[in-house]
Amino acid sequence: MEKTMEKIVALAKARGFVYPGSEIYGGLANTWDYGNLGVELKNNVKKAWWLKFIQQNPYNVGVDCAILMNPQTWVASGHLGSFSDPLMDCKECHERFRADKLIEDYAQEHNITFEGSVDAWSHEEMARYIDEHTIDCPTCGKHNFTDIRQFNLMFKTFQGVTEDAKNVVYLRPETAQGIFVNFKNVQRTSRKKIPFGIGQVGKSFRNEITPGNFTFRTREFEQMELEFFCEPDTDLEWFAYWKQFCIDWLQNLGINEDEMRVRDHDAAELSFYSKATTDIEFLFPFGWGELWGIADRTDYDLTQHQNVSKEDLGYFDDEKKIKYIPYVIEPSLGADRVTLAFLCSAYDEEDLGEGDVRTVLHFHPALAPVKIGVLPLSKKLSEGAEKIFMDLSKTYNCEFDDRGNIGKRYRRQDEIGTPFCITYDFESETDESVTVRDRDTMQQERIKIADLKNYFEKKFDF
Ligand SMILES: Nc1ncnc2c1ncn2[C@@H]1O[C@H](COP(=O)(O)OP(=O)(O)OP(=O)(O)O)[C@@H](O)[C@H]1O
Repeated sequence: MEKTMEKIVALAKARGFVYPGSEIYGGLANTWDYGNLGVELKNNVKKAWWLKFIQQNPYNVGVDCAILMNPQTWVASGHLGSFSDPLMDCKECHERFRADKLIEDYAQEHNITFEGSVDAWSHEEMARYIDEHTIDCPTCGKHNFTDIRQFNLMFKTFQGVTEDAKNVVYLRPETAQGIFVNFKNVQRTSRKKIPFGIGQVGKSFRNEITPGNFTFRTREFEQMELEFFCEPDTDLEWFAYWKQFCIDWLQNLGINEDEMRVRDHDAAELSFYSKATTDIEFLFPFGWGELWGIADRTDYDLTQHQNVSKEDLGYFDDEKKIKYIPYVIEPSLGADRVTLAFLCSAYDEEDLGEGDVRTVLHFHPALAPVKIGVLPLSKKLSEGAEKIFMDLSKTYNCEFDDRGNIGKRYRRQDEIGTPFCITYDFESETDESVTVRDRDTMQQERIKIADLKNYFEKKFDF
């Protein structure tokens, strides 16, 4: 089976996972809308993150901060000064490219591997590589580029009625800064002691030069970020702890070892403030792509905010009687990107012989958008089946389907990744039992209607 983006995008659109944004107006450059199943899938991904990183985690609490922040935030964080990508224009067709991505795409196509990321190269090094390898414009095929220059990725707008410089605000390019500026508030109100973490799930915006690869890189996206505050000198231990925690989270939700890799940044690639950084990458049908950035950010962020705001952001350890600026470990994950990874990982076409191919999404039950399909064998049996649907819907997102033959209805549920289907048949009226079919094994078992709740109770845990 060849797993291609074309197949996955087509299924996503046909079944209601993801549609092109503003489609009736011809769309808007790589914007996407989640449909009736996509919203369930992405919500389940976000819930799974929140469950393990916040709710069940003894160290962490959550926040939900504003997207628009005082612009001084972006002075302190460094985003106004240096949150930029290397931009290059094709002089022939005027298409714009990210120089580093152009090189990476070329390398991937030609099976060339680099030590470290192209991100860390200077403009001169990138320009030289593009010339020496005569990398052409992917749009028009010519080789005539402008010099490389830095392009700031923040979306700018105005707050209030006058569009002048003092009313400029930015759409946040990451959720992390809302956490840093609230460090003192959360520490006070939660009564947490170091080490502790603050997590947030929310929208971020980046004016990406080349969005693309479906929902992998978009200009509006959601992030799930944790800022974990710890004592200086314990940071590398916590870095290792969170790195493993993230790997476990992905694997417990069904990502296979051979579709992910963990890439440590070398010294040249590390940001100047970072002691260690790792990217967890996933093998998408278009190649390896970063899912999760995990960074030891030292005391950089809180120190910057302390300097710019003049507020004391130090932490006083009342047992050890010492005061310090906490160090931060940041695991930062894109909700849309990891949702796409789960979708790609789940996609399968099974050859059942005699030209019969079953398309199935093997989602972990915790992530599946529809948990249980309730399928009466005949429309005449709708009443009994509806009762089951109403009852299970209190706990699970269920789908009721009484149209078409049962085989086709199973296949439809397989295609949207529903892990269990309940068939209510003529015997159900007398033996008060139903057939439960497992999506992956296609095995069926007879279960008493009264036992269904118990039967499903642990099925969606991870
Ligand atoms: N434009 C985007 N679209 C979707 N998700 C994104 C985008 N930019 C970042 N993310 C997600 O947020 C996470 C943390 O952001 P970070 O700033 O570390 O990304 P990045 O290194 O700039 O990513 P990239 O190199 O792919 O642009 C990424 O690992 C990714 O999952």
